[in-house]
Amino acid sequence: MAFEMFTSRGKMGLAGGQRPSAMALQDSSNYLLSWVGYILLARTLIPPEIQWVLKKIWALIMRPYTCFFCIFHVYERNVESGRVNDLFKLVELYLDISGLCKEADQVVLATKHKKEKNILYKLTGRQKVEDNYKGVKVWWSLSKVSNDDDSPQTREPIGRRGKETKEGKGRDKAAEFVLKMHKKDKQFVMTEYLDHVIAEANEFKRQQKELKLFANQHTRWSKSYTFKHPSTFETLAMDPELKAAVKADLDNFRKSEEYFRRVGRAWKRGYLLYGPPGTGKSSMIAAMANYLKYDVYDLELTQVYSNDGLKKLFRDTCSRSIVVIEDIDCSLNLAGKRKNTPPPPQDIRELRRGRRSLISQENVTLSGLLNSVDGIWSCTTEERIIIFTTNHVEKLDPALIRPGRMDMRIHMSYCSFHSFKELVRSYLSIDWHPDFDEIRRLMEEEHALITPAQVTERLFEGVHGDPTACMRAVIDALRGSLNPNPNFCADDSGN
Ligand SMILES: Nc1ncnc2c1ncn2[C@@H]1O[C@H](COP(=O)(O)OP(=O)(O)OP(=O)(O)O)[C@@H](O)[C@H]1O
Ligand SMILES: [Mg+2]
Repeated sequence: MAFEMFTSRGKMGLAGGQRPSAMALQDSSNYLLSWVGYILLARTLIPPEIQWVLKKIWALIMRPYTCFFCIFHVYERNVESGRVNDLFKLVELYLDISGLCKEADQVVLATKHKKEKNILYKLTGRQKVEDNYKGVKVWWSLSKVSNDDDSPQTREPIGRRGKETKEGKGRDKAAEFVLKMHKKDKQFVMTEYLDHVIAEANEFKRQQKELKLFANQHTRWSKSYTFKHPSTFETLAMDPELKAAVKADLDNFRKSEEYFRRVGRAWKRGYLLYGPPGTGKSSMIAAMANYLKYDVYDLELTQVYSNDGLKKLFRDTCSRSIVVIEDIDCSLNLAGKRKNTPPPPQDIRELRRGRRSLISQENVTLSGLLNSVDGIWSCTTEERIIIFTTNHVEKLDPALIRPGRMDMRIHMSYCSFHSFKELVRSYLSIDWHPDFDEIRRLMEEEHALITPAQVTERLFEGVHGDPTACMRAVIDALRGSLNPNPNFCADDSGN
């Protein structure tokens, strides 16, 4: 359901004014109304041909004033195909998010759709808004294009006649944004300003996007689930330099469409996350998805029974997505054979029915996986990230993780004292505790090991309780890791 409203500062001033000033306003509004009446009367009485001539004369009179300016028209619909012009929508969004519409002092049309979080403020035809980018001034206004003659002179402001109700529908004629600038700024507007408008609007759209999570059932992606993992780079405790490097790499990747095209590479990037259990590999994937606003495809390789099936799954992913294969060492026999081969019951039934069966083909092999990741089939989707995770990087075939396939290898490791302090700050909201010295000594001098998951588990118990008890629990775990007891397992994340 969409709703809309008109705001008018003039009207609000009238309602709230004291009696004498209300009288004065009454007089001026009467004066205004009579002028509106004259104009309406003239429009009905004067034949359209004469109106057209008068408009031309007016344009001629104004010409000396307009020759210093340049005007661009951004049509709502593509002139040839009649399709909605994306640029029009982006400009509409930009004028809202940049706050220009809200600053306008007269009438602003505001709409909100069910799926949108915020109210969208739009221009109506009665006003012009000024934007200033890098010291260059431009002016935006909205007009509608006459059906008979779409020359700029015959455009009329939206709202003078037709209703301005639901988006687009209330407009009896196609609309256009008119962008006015000084002639000297034309090049700047074409090369920089419009790029800025598009980038700002696209970035806003990206931030608003609701992420989706897909999982595969054999060779099909399930229906999507809303992906609302709270992990972000801010909540992730890790070496600050590594974190900054990963973020910079992601930023670079996102902005490098042109670069990938120029050097002739598919626009994709591979990350290998490795390290002991509970060091934040899955949390890092969620943080990446939240940062880039990419959908996540969680690919369970043990569910796929052929290289063709794998290829299909890769083909069926969308652009701007992350394909994740967790615990890659457990999913594939790196000699080229799968570890678990029992086919699903429906595949056996298919075989019995004599149809082309999945198990009649070869199983997923290392080369099949490599082909799907970066063979020619991998180019069916653009702007894609592939992430492998493993606890045992040493077990992986070098071909799988060679540069170009896995472009960045990220070692998620045990908690450093720095990461520990970050976790304490975020869980307990404290920056210091008397037990910090002992914890630092154990970590840095004794080389005691603890995973971030083990730390967070202990801190979580103390969120509403005693921080000292949490610190003691962490110290116990650290001392435990130094324990020569052969049954002790430092990798036990406890999650
Ligand atoms: N670096 C970290 N920063 C913040 N929290 C972390 C970090 N690592 C782990 N955690 C916490 O521990 C929990 C488990 O971590 P996660 O699942 O990301 O580990 P993992 O490395 O993927 O483990 P596994 O190898 O077992 O899959 C997370 O939900 C999070 O609360
Ligand atoms: Mg994990």
